[in-house]
Amino acid sequence: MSEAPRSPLITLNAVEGQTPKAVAAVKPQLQAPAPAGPEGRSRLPQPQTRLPMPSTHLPLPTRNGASKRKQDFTPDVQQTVGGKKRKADAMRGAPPPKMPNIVRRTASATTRPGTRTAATAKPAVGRPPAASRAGASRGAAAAKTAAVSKAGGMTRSNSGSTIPKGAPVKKRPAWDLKGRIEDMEKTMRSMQSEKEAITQQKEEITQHSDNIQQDLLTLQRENTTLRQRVNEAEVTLRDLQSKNRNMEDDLERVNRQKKAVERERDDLESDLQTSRKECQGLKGTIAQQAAAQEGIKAELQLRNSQIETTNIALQAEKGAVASLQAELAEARDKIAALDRQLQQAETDRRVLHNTIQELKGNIRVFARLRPLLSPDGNAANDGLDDIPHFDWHDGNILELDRAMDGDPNETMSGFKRTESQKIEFSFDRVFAPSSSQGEVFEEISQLVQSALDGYKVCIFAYGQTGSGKTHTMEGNLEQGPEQRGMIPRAVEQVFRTAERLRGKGWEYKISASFLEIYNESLRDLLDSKSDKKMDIKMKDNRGSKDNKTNDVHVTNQVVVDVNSEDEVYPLLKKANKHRAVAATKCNDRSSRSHSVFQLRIKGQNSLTSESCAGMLNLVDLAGSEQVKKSGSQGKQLQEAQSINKSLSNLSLVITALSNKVGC
Ligand SMILES: Nc1ncnc2c1ncn2[C@@H]1O[C@H](COP(=O)(O)OP(=O)(O)OP(=O)(O)O)[C@@H](O)[C@H]1O
Repeated sequence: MSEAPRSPLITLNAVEGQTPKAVAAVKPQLQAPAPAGPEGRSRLPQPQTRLPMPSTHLPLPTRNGASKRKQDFTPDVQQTVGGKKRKADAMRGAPPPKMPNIVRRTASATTRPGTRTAATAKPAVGRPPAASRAGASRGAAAAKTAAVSKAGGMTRSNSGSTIPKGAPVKKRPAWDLKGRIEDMEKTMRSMQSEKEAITQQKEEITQHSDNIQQDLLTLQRENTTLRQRVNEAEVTLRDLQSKNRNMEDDLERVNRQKKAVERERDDLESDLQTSRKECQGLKGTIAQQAAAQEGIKAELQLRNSQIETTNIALQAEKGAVASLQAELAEARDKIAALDRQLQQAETDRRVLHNTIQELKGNIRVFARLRPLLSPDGNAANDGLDDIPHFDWHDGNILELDRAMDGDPNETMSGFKRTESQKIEFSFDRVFAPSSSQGEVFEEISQLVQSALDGYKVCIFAYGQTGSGKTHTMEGNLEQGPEQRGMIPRAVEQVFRTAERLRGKGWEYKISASFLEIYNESLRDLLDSKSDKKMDIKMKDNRGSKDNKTNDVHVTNQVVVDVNSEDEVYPLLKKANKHRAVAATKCNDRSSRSHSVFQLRIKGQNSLTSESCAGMLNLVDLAGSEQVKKSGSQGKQLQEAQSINKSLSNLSLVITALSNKVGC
């Protein structure tokens, strides 16, 4: 608790410590005759029944306030007790001022040690205490007594006689008994009168004591009232303190807000500075833009004039465009009619093409002569077509001369020698040793087209070992595009033709497979790791809308959908790799096995609602040989027997097909 609440407490203590005797101590001050005012009234404070009460509207309890209140009281105390000098004395705990004997004695007996002078003098503020009021007459009596004692001017001698003060003391001689008796009688009378005065004073004091008792009761009641007020004041003080704390909290919060606002203000000022700089930059930019705008305006006017000129020309062009659009619509109608004619022509072409192929023969045999090879295995460049005992002419006639070595009765073909030295063979086409892969494929390509038209086409390469079957079917991709064989060229043609026919409404789905037949057992060249058993079976296509004929079907065969020729080449490489691995295990196996590359081609025409399902088989047969001549034995004999058996059956099938048996 700060010093603030002391002020009312000091006032209370002053009242509490003010005993009747203490109150009496101020009485002589009150006894002084008050000078009459202008109106003739006494200046003395009028007696009041109530002591000064602390106002409930106290000033804020500050240290200064408490000090001020103390100062307010103190001068009065000093004035009351005995002047300015007494103020210092009272503060130092100096004894009270001299008063008439009776009064001083009473005050010293009743004032407690340490009781503050200011406290005892407090009631002098504003108005005299009740005790002072009540005892005014009594104080006068006490003063009167003292006055009597002084006024008498009598000094008691050691002998007990009373002699006038200041008078020369005349000692009576011992023998003057009468004089001494007279002195003693005078003394007796004086003492009697003094006794009466004392008795009277005692009565007055008794009366004064009663009055003081009453004043004390009054003061106690007032004290109780004051206590209540003090309590109320304390409650008020606590409320005020609480409010003060709240206000301090509010003040602190406001200060924080103020700091935040100041920071924000600083930020804003910083932003403002930045904005000003940007503004300066923008002003410069605007000035440049304005200059540029003027240039643009001038250019815009120029352009507008050009646009007007262009608009005029455009109107003229629009007229021309309208007539052109009419012509275009007419041309489109013509194109649509031509497209319809083209579609019909395509349909007719397919029919005619395949009619031609049938007329050419469903089974055609071409002969290709392999050039003589140099010792390093490459074809001899010089005299490419100069092969002894062979002759060819008219594009389809092949003549064999008699054998130079061996049985004179047997020709190179194994037939018995006739009278003539030459034997003629007729083929659908004979390719000279100098014929390129492209020339051979040119003949083949017509059959590839038939596969796209929905026919089943099968191209075999047949011949003895080393005659050039694999060279013809696969070629050598590493030696350049010219050396590509029938398989890559056929693949290329299939996809290019399919792409070309897309414009005529045809959509093709093409899939590829590659298998090998060795010793009459099947092996998938696209899945060499598979151990699944592969069998050749007939597939019943009676329920198919595209292909009503039965197909040869190989079980567990990998069939890969291909959308371009680039997707086919990796399959060919994969198959070659698998064949090469097998060749290391089985000596020169490639020439002892048949390989079958198959393309399944399904077409659908959304414009004509036509559909087709063709197939292109490109077969590289195993090399044929005469077992009797080659002298094969053991495994090679078994391989040769299997090859010859399959080739024999193949010849039976081809013969049957050529005779249209079962077709
Ligand atoms: N028309 C040709 N022009 C140049 N070289 C050829 C021609 N035909 C074949 N050859 C070469 O002859 C060799 C044998 O050809 P190829 O391997 O194709 O015979 P093959 O009939 O497949 O033999 P096999 O039956 O043993 O498989 C190869 O080196 C090949 O390059």
